[in-house]
Amino acid sequence: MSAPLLSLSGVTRSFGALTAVDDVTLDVPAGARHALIGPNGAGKSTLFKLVTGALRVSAGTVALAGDDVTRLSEPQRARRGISQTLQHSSLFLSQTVEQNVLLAAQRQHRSRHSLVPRRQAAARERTRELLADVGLAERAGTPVAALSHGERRQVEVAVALACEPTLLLLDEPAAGMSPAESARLVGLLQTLPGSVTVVIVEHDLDVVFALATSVTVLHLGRVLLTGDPDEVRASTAVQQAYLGTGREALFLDDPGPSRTEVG
Ligand SMILES: Nc1ncnc2c1ncn2[C@@H]1O[C@H](COP(=O)(O)OP(=O)(O)OP(=O)(O)O)[C@@H](O)[C@H]1O
Repeated sequence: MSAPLLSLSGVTRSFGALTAVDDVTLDVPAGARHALIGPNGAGKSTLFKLVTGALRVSAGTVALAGDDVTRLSEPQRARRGISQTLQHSSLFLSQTVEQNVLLAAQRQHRSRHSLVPRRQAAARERTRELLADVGLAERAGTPVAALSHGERRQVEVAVALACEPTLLLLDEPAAGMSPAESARLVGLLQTLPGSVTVVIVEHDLDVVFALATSVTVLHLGRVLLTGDPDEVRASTAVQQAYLGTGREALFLDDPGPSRTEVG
């Protein structure tokens, strides 16, 4: 079997006396749609930052496509193919949708080649493709400030994809979205090419179970369970971790005959 695209081994991060991420070992195969879930404070965002390089590990290793990237900075990891959308928007509000995506596409082309007109044309063409892919071709000339919340998240996905990632990390992409916007986002993420491996942190478990091919549940910084969505939904341990969070009901629904009891 080929090496996993993302491989975490014993990854740990402490803040003073608090161990926010505790000895996490996890392999994400190339092409997976992998979700990281867990109650508030479980360590999901911290783990995300340890993957992107925004935070340094206290212990353990992070490998991308078999290469140890633990000591690399966030920009160095980005150049290796890690791209992310953030919990809080990083878009330029006064710029149009097209300008935001074009900037990222130009950066991508500039990193490999000088900005000759041919390369600029390629960046524009890529921008057009991306806007069509995320369903925003009609909104290209609209300032981001005039978009709905859901549309802004679509732009963020386009910006992240403009970096031609091998690993796309989505931090709560459905946060603040209406059910219709979430459904549209799921549809968009389902159409991403298999060459992009996706890791998503998301509280909306409907989105998670619609999208994910595998799920890791974090609880108190540790991996409670990694499995396919049915295993996770059926796990008593996961149900207990979510008790009192208001989200238990999602685990109590009967997902169907393939349900297996674990945990
Ligand atoms: N920079 C920091 N300094 C100190 N403690 C931190 C820091 N960042 C996170 N923590 C703590 O680490 C723990 C895990 O936080 P984290 O944000 O990773 O959880 P989470 O699962 O993403 O939660 P949420 O779902 O609420 O976003 C929490 O107890 C949090 O208070």
